[in-house]
Amino acid sequence: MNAPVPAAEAANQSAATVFPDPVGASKISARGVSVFYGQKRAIDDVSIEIPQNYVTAFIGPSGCGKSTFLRSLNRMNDTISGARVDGEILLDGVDIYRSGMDVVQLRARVGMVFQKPNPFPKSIYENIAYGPRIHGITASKGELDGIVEQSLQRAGLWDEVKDRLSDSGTALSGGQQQRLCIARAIAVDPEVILMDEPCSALDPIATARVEELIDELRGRYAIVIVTHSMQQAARVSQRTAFFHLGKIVEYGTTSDIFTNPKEEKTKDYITGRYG
Ligand SMILES: Nc1ncnc2c1ncn2[C@@H]1O[C@H](COP(=O)(O)OP(=O)(O)OP(=O)(O)O)[C@@H](O)[C@H]1O
Repeated sequence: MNAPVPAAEAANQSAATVFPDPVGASKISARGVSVFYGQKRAIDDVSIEIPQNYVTAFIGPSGCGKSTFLRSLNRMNDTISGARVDGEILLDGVDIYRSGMDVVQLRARVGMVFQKPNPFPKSIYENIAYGPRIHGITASKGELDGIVEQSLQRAGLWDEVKDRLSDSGTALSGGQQQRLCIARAIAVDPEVILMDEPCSALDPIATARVEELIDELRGRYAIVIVTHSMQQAARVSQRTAFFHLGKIVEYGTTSDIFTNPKEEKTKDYITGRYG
Protein backbone atom coordinates (compact mmCIF):
# COMPACT_ATOMS: atom_id res chain seq x y z
CA MET A 1 0.00 0.00 0.00
CA ASN A 2 1.09 3.60 -0.47
CA ALA A 3 2.51 5.29 2.56
CA PRO A 4 0.56 8.47 3.33
CA VAL A 5 2.35 11.56 2.03
CA PRO A 6 3.88 13.41 5.01
CA ALA A 7 2.61 16.97 5.40
CA ALA A 8 6.03 18.55 4.73
CA GLU A 9 6.43 16.55 1.55
CA ALA A 10 2.88 17.35 0.50
CA ALA A 11 3.65 21.05 0.95
CA ASN A 12 6.74 20.70 -1.26
CA GLN A 13 4.61 19.10 -3.93
CA SER A 14 1.94 21.78 -3.83
CA ALA A 15 2.96 23.26 -7.17
CA ALA A 16 2.60 19.96 -8.99
CA THR A 17 -0.36 17.63 -9.11
CA VAL A 18 0.31 14.16 -7.75
CA PHE A 19 -1.80 11.49 -9.37
CA PRO A 20 -2.51 8.70 -6.90
CA ASP A 21 -3.87 5.42 -8.15
CA PRO A 22 -7.53 4.91 -7.28
CA VAL A 23 -6.81 1.47 -5.75
CA GLY A 24 -3.86 2.73 -3.75
CA ALA A 25 -1.38 -0.15 -4.28
CA SER A 26 1.59 1.05 -6.34
CA LYS A 27 4.25 -0.88 -8.14
CA ILE A 28 5.90 2.24 -9.53
CA SER A 29 5.77 5.72 -8.02
CA ALA A 30 7.05 8.64 -10.10
CA ARG A 31 7.71 11.77 -8.05
CA GLY A 32 8.38 15.11 -9.71
CA VAL A 33 9.87 13.55 -12.83
CA SER A 34 11.22 15.80 -15.59
CA VAL A 35 13.05 14.50 -18.64
CA PHE A 36 15.32 16.65 -20.78
CA TYR A 37 16.90 16.16 -24.19
CA GLY A 38 19.74 18.65 -23.96
CA GLN A 39 18.02 21.94 -23.06
CA LYS A 40 14.59 20.75 -24.15
CA ARG A 41 12.21 19.62 -21.43
CA ALA A 42 10.08 16.76 -22.79
CA ILE A 43 8.49 15.75 -19.45
CA ASP A 44 7.64 18.40 -16.91
CA ASP A 45 7.30 17.51 -13.23
CA VAL A 46 5.17 14.37 -13.54
CA SER A 47 4.07 12.44 -10.46
CA ILE A 48 1.97 9.31 -10.82
CA GLU A 49 1.34 6.02 -9.03
CA ILE A 50 1.21 2.95 -11.28
CA PRO A 51 -0.50 -0.11 -9.80
CA GLN A 52 0.32 -3.82 -9.83
CA ASN A 53 -1.93 -6.21 -11.79
CA TYR A 54 -3.50 -3.50 -13.89
CA VAL A 55 -2.90 -2.24 -17.38
CA THR A 56 -2.16 1.48 -17.38
CA ALA A 57 -2.48 3.26 -20.73
CA PHE A 58 -0.64 6.47 -21.63
CA ILE A 59 -2.54 8.44 -24.26
CA GLY A 60 -2.12 11.91 -25.72
CA PRO A 61 -1.24 13.77 -28.90
CA SER A 62 1.93 13.09 -30.82
CA GLY A 63 5.04 14.55 -29.18
CA CYS A 64 3.45 15.00 -25.72
CA GLY A 65 6.09 12.80 -24.07
CA LYS A 66 4.39 9.42 -23.61
CA SER A 67 7.30 7.35 -24.94
CA THR A 68 9.85 9.53 -23.16
CA PHE A 69 8.11 8.98 -19.82
CA LEU A 70 7.66 5.25 -20.51
CA ARG A 71 11.37 4.89 -21.26
CA SER A 72 12.25 6.65 -18.02
CA LEU A 73 10.52 3.82 -16.09
CA ASN A 74 13.32 1.35 -16.88
CA ARG A 75 16.09 3.84 -17.60
CA MET A 76 15.92 3.22 -21.33
CA ASN A 77 16.57 6.98 -21.74
CA ASP A 78 20.09 6.29 -20.43
CA THR A 79 20.86 4.96 -23.90
CA ILE A 80 20.00 8.31 -25.56
CA SER A 81 22.86 10.77 -25.56
CA GLY A 82 21.91 14.12 -24.01
CA ALA A 83 18.87 12.70 -22.20
CA ARG A 84 18.58 13.47 -18.48
CA VAL A 85 15.99 12.52 -15.87
CA ASP A 86 15.24 14.57 -12.74
CA GLY A 87 13.02 13.47 -9.87
CA GLU A 88 12.45 10.01 -8.43
CA ILE A 89 11.06 6.82 -9.88
CA LEU A 90 10.47 4.23 -7.20
CA LEU A 91 10.06 0.54 -8.01
CA ASP A 92 8.66 -1.15 -4.91
CA GLY A 93 9.83 1.91 -3.00
CA VAL A 94 13.44 1.92 -4.28
CA ASP A 95 14.67 4.74 -6.54
CA ILE A 96 15.78 3.21 -9.83
CA TYR A 97 18.03 6.25 -10.47
CA ARG A 98 20.00 5.88 -7.24
CA SER A 99 23.71 5.34 -7.68
CA GLY A 100 24.78 1.72 -7.77
CA MET A 101 21.54 0.53 -9.38
CA ASP A 102 22.24 -2.44 -11.67
CA VAL A 103 20.56 -1.25 -14.87
CA VAL A 104 20.77 -4.63 -16.63
CA GLN A 105 18.99 -6.23 -13.68
CA LEU A 106 16.48 -3.36 -13.62
CA ARG A 107 15.59 -3.92 -17.28
CA ALA A 108 14.97 -7.59 -16.55
CA ARG A 109 12.56 -6.59 -13.75
CA VAL A 110 10.98 -3.90 -15.93
CA GLY A 111 10.87 -5.38 -19.42
CA MET A 112 10.04 -3.55 -22.61
CA VAL A 113 8.24 -4.38 -25.83
CA PHE A 114 8.71 -1.97 -28.72
CA GLN A 115 6.57 -0.67 -31.52
CA LYS A 116 8.29 -2.72 -34.19
CA PRO A 117 8.81 -6.39 -33.31
CA ASN A 118 12.57 -6.83 -32.94
CA PRO A 119 13.44 -10.51 -32.48
CA PHE A 120 17.13 -11.36 -32.52
CA PRO A 121 18.29 -12.90 -35.82
CA LYS A 122 18.54 -16.23 -34.05
CA SER A 123 16.30 -19.26 -33.55
CA ILE A 124 12.96 -18.98 -31.76
CA TYR A 125 14.47 -21.03 -28.92
CA GLU A 126 17.52 -18.78 -28.63
CA ASN A 127 15.39 -15.63 -28.62
CA ILE A 128 13.81 -16.83 -25.37
CA ALA A 129 16.82 -18.64 -23.87
CA TYR A 130 19.24 -15.72 -24.22
CA GLY A 131 17.91 -13.61 -21.33
CA PRO A 132 17.64 -16.37 -18.71
CA ARG A 133 21.13 -17.52 -19.70
CA ILE A 134 22.84 -14.12 -19.38
CA HIS A 135 20.99 -13.39 -16.14
CA GLY A 136 22.09 -16.76 -14.75
CA ILE A 137 18.46 -17.73 -14.07
CA THR A 138 18.97 -21.36 -15.09
CA ALA A 139 21.55 -23.97 -14.26
CA SER A 140 20.61 -26.79 -16.63
CA LYS A 141 19.45 -27.33 -20.21
CA GLY A 142 16.31 -29.03 -18.88
CA GLU A 143 15.43 -25.97 -16.81
CA LEU A 144 16.07 -23.69 -19.77
CA ASP A 145 13.83 -25.84 -21.99
CA GLY A 146 11.13 -25.47 -19.33
CA ILE A 147 11.47 -21.67 -19.27
CA VAL A 148 11.35 -21.49 -23.09
CA GLU A 149 8.17 -23.56 -23.18
CA GLN A 150 6.50 -21.74 -20.30
CA SER A 151 7.31 -18.28 -21.72
CA LEU A 152 5.98 -19.24 -25.15
CA GLN A 153 2.89 -20.74 -23.51
CA ARG A 154 2.22 -17.54 -21.56
CA ALA A 155 2.70 -15.48 -24.69
CA GLY A 156 0.17 -17.70 -26.47
CA LEU A 157 2.70 -18.80 -29.08
CA TRP A 158 3.70 -22.31 -28.01
CA ASP A 159 1.22 -24.26 -30.14
CA GLU A 160 2.23 -22.31 -33.24
CA VAL A 161 6.00 -22.78 -32.85
CA LYS A 162 6.62 -25.90 -30.72
CA ASP A 163 7.58 -27.95 -33.77
CA ARG A 164 9.98 -25.38 -35.20
CA LEU A 165 11.89 -23.94 -32.27
CA SER A 166 15.11 -23.97 -34.28
CA ASP A 167 13.64 -21.80 -37.08
CA SER A 168 14.67 -18.17 -37.12
CA GLY A 169 12.54 -15.78 -35.04
CA THR A 170 12.60 -13.32 -37.91
CA ALA A 171 10.79 -15.85 -40.16
CA LEU A 172 7.59 -15.57 -38.09
CA SER A 173 4.69 -13.30 -39.05
CA GLY A 174 4.67 -9.78 -37.57
CA GLY A 175 2.07 -10.71 -34.94
CA GLN A 176 3.96 -13.87 -34.01
CA GLN A 177 7.22 -11.89 -33.80
CA GLN A 178 5.59 -9.45 -31.38
CA ARG A 179 4.34 -12.33 -29.22
CA LEU A 180 7.88 -13.78 -29.40
CA CYS A 181 9.20 -10.44 -28.09
CA ILE A 182 6.64 -10.56 -25.29
CA ALA A 183 7.72 -14.16 -24.51
CA ARG A 184 11.35 -12.94 -24.46
CA ALA A 185 10.45 -10.24 -21.93
CA ILE A 186 8.54 -12.76 -19.79
CA ALA A 187 11.40 -15.30 -19.81
CA VAL A 188 13.50 -13.30 -17.35
CA ASP A 189 10.63 -13.21 -14.86
CA PRO A 190 9.85 -9.48 -14.95
CA GLU A 191 7.57 -7.61 -12.58
CA VAL A 192 6.57 -4.83 -14.96
CA ILE A 193 6.17 -4.87 -18.75
CA LEU A 194 6.35 -1.59 -20.65
CA MET A 195 4.84 -1.59 -24.13
CA ASP A 196 5.43 1.24 -26.58
CA GLU A 197 2.66 1.05 -29.19
CA PRO A 198 3.06 -2.74 -29.39
CA CYS A 199 0.35 -3.20 -32.04
CA SER A 200 1.03 -0.30 -34.37
CA ALA A 201 2.85 -2.52 -36.89
CA LEU A 202 0.26 -5.33 -36.70
CA ASP A 203 -2.89 -6.13 -38.67
CA PRO A 204 -6.26 -6.20 -36.85
CA ILE A 205 -6.21 -9.97 -36.22
CA ALA A 206 -2.67 -9.94 -34.80
CA THR A 207 -3.62 -6.82 -32.78
CA ALA A 208 -6.62 -8.62 -31.27
CA ARG A 209 -4.39 -11.56 -30.31
CA VAL A 210 -1.83 -9.29 -28.60
CA GLU A 211 -4.61 -7.39 -26.82
CA GLU A 212 -6.03 -10.68 -25.47
CA LEU A 213 -2.54 -11.58 -24.34
CA ILE A 214 -2.11 -8.25 -22.52
CA ASP A 215 -5.34 -8.94 -20.67
CA GLU A 216 -4.16 -12.41 -19.65
CA LEU A 217 -0.74 -11.15 -18.53
CA ARG A 218 -1.98 -8.44 -16.22
CA GLY A 219 -2.79 -11.06 -13.59
CA ARG A 220 0.97 -11.50 -13.06
CA TYR A 221 2.53 -8.14 -13.93
CA ALA A 222 2.05 -4.40 -13.89
CA ILE A 223 1.66 -3.42 -17.55
CA VAL A 224 2.07 0.07 -18.97
CA ILE A 225 1.14 0.65 -22.60
CA VAL A 226 1.59 3.69 -24.82
CA THR A 227 -1.05 3.75 -27.51
CA HIS A 228 -2.31 6.13 -30.15
CA SER A 229 -5.54 4.21 -30.34
CA MET A 230 -8.15 5.33 -27.86
CA GLN A 231 -10.18 2.23 -28.73
CA GLN A 232 -7.20 0.12 -27.74
CA ALA A 233 -6.73 2.01 -24.47
CA ALA A 234 -10.43 1.50 -23.73
CA ARG A 235 -10.24 -2.22 -24.58
CA VAL A 236 -7.06 -3.23 -22.74
CA SER A 237 -6.49 -0.84 -19.85
CA GLN A 238 -8.07 -0.23 -16.47
CA ARG A 239 -6.14 3.00 -15.81
CA THR A 240 -5.50 5.81 -18.27
CA ALA A 241 -3.20 8.82 -18.03
CA PHE A 242 -3.74 11.61 -20.54
CA PHE A 243 -0.52 13.45 -21.40
CA HIS A 244 -0.31 16.89 -22.97
CA LEU A 245 2.80 19.02 -23.53
CA GLY A 246 4.96 16.94 -21.21
CA LYS A 247 2.47 16.88 -18.32
CA ILE A 248 -0.23 14.51 -17.16
CA VAL A 249 -3.49 16.40 -17.45
CA GLU A 250 -5.68 13.68 -16.00
CA TYR A 251 -5.29 10.16 -14.62
CA GLY A 252 -7.94 7.78 -13.43
CA THR A 253 -9.87 4.65 -14.19
CA THR A 254 -10.15 4.10 -17.92
CA SER A 255 -13.94 4.19 -17.73
CA ASP A 256 -13.88 7.58 -15.96
CA ILE A 257 -11.38 9.06 -18.41
CA PHE A 258 -13.43 7.95 -21.41
CA THR A 259 -16.95 8.47 -20.10
CA ASN A 260 -16.57 11.17 -17.49
CA PRO A 261 -13.37 13.20 -18.02
CA LYS A 262 -12.97 16.11 -15.64
CA GLU A 263 -10.61 18.27 -17.68
CA GLU A 264 -11.60 20.15 -20.83
CA LYS A 265 -8.37 19.11 -22.57
CA THR A 266 -9.09 15.42 -21.93
CA LYS A 267 -12.63 15.85 -23.27
CA ASP A 268 -11.32 17.57 -26.38
CA TYR A 269 -8.79 14.81 -27.00
CA ILE A 270 -11.07 11.84 -26.48
CA THR A 271 -13.79 13.40 -28.61
CA GLY A 272 -11.25 13.84 -31.40
CA ARG A 273 -11.15 17.64 -31.34
CA TYR A 274 -7.37 17.54 -31.54
CA GLY A 275 -4.61 15.03 -31.53
N1 LIG B 1 15.99 11.18 -28.80
C1 LIG B 1 15.45 12.40 -28.76
N2 LIG B 1 16.21 13.50 -28.86
C2 LIG B 1 15.68 14.74 -28.81
N3 LIG B 1 14.35 14.98 -28.64
C3 LIG B 1 13.55 13.91 -28.52
C4 LIG B 1 14.04 12.57 -28.58
N4 LIG B 1 12.99 11.72 -28.43
C5 LIG B 1 11.89 12.50 -28.30
N5 LIG B 1 12.22 13.82 -28.36
C6 LIG B 1 11.30 14.96 -28.24
O1 LIG B 1 10.63 14.87 -26.99
C7 LIG B 1 9.26 15.20 -27.14
C8 LIG B 1 8.42 14.03 -26.68
O2 LIG B 1 8.60 12.94 -27.59
P1 LIG B 1 7.98 11.49 -27.33
O3 LIG B 1 8.45 10.62 -28.44
O4 LIG B 1 8.23 11.08 -25.95
O5 LIG B 1 6.43 11.83 -27.50
P2 LIG B 1 5.22 10.84 -27.75
O6 LIG B 1 4.05 11.39 -27.01
O7 LIG B 1 5.60 9.43 -27.42
O8 LIG B 1 5.03 11.02 -29.31
P3 LIG B 1 4.43 10.02 -30.40
O9 LIG B 1 3.02 9.74 -29.96
O10 LIG B 1 4.49 10.80 -31.66
O11 LIG B 1 5.29 8.79 -30.41
C9 LIG B 1 9.04 15.55 -28.61
O12 LIG B 1 9.13 16.95 -28.74
C10 LIG B 1 10.20 14.88 -29.29
O13 LIG B 1 10.57 15.57 -30.46
